Amino acid sequence: MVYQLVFVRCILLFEVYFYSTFAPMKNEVQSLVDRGLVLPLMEEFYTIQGEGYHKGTAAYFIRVGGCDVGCHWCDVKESWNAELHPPTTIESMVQKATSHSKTVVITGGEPLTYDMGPLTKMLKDNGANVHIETSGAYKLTGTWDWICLSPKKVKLPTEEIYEVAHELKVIVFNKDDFRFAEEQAAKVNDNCLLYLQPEWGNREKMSPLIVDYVMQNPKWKVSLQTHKYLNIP
Ligand SMILES: C[S@@+](CC[C@H](N)C(=O)[O-])C[C@H]1O[C@@H](n2cnc3c(N)ncnc32)[C@H](O)[C@@H]1O
Ligand SMILES: Nc1nc2[nH]cc(C(=O)O)c2c(=O)[nH]1
Ligand code: SF4
Ligand SMILES: [Mg+2]
Repeated sequence: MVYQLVFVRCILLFEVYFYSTFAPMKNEVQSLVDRGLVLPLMEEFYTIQGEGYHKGTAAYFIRVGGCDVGCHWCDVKESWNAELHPPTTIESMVQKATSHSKTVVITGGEPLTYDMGPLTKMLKDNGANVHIETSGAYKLTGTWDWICLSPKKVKLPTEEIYEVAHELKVIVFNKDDFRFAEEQAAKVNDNCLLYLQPEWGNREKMSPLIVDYVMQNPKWKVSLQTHKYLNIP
């Protein structure tokens, strides 16, 4: 009984020590994340943009961790849990990105989980052209030279992003995605380019249907994940 009481007391003392030491630090980091000054960084790499209108262009990618949209075929599920990715200052991202490339692509995860204002401002102040890959599921923040909107049925884009998207890139996993693509195309602005991209795991089945669809409906173009064919990130 006495041992049990001593044990419980030790645990309580440890908890008090732990939370008084580390909780304020966690709150401080969280406050920087909330302000978009620090972001969970999954990876950053210099590569060739593989998809959409800018495919073939050298670009520096910043992949921010954290996404709760939940696409069952997502090709980067390791990005979903933000807590697995180190909180990183935007200064260090900008410094590396702009030392590699004039074109910087912010992707994720879902970048619009966070306030993209400070990161995009700093990138642009340092001369970069700044692109985003987004589902559009959250409020559009940041200043963008190129917005690639890739809407998802499970969490639709906010109304505001359809007005400003430069390209609409719909992933085709099954036949219903052609219907979804037309529904989304009816919502974007007149200058927005329209792309159909086969879901990677189902590409052998869906690519011939996409080819037929684009020939029948030439306002659409085909987008392939060309980086996967080139074996580059
Ligand atoms: C991984 S997402 C990250 C950015 C954002 N969350 C989004 O979905 O747009 C980057 C791009 O890859 C596409 N994508 C993800 N998984 C895919 C897959 N299995 N096949 C084809 N495209 C995929 C997304 O639709 C998006 O255009
Ligand atoms: N090379 C390359 N191009 C891409 N375009 C969009 C990507 C993404 O994951 O957002 C991506 C990517 O992961 N790699
Ligand atoms: S929104 Fe993007 S990152 Fe999130 S699950 Fe879907 S494809 Fe993956
Ligand atoms: Mg990718």
